[in-house]
Amino acid sequence: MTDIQELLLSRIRDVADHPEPGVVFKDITPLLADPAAFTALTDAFAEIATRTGATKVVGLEARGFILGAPVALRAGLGFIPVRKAGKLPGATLSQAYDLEYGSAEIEVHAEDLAAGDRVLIVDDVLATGGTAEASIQLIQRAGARVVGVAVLMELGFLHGRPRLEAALDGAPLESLLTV
Ligand SMILES: O=P(O)(O)OC[C@H]1O[C@H](OP(=O)(O)OP(=O)(O)O)[C@H](O)[C@@H]1O
Ligand SMILES: Nc1ncnc2[nH]cnc12
Repeated sequence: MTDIQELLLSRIRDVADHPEPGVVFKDITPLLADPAAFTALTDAFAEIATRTGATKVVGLEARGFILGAPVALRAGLGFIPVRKAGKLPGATLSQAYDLEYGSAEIEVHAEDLAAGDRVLIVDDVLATGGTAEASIQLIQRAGARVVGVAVLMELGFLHGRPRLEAALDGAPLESLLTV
């Protein structure tokens, strides 16, 4: 494990039985409170944005907003929010999905993405992959291309990576940490 991976891992707190029994919740608030760790994470994601030739960064509500916005600025790119249903005021595209604990629906402003856009999706945790898969579908339906998915932590035992393989169509899934 690299020094940066050790730093990031040390700032993620396991919370048993949240938000429901049996789930070990990966809490990133200690990482957000540590500027050295937050900067290291932002730099690592920004390098992925540059390497994949991304033209836009999409962040997934809510933790993907916190992580994705500084990545977009660091990489010199625009930031596009994918929000939970009912929050965006303009014309939207919607996608329903299941995640590790429950189900939800996400939306993007249709006008925010277009053919020719190369999107890096940023989020904190890849668990079952339901959220990431729905966001890939949403971005593709908006006419844009997903050039990568970047997550802080992948929960390997929930098999999100194989689930995303078809939707990614060769684009990389970059996880900084795998448990
Ligand atoms: O791979 P999956 O099983 O889909 O789970 C991963 C998603 O779950 C969490 O978001 P959540 O919907 O809890 O939203 P939040 O960031 O608003 O807490 C996390 O931030 C990912 O977006
Ligand atoms: N175990 C977990 N911890 C944090 N976020 C999650 N999203 C889905 N599963 C999660």
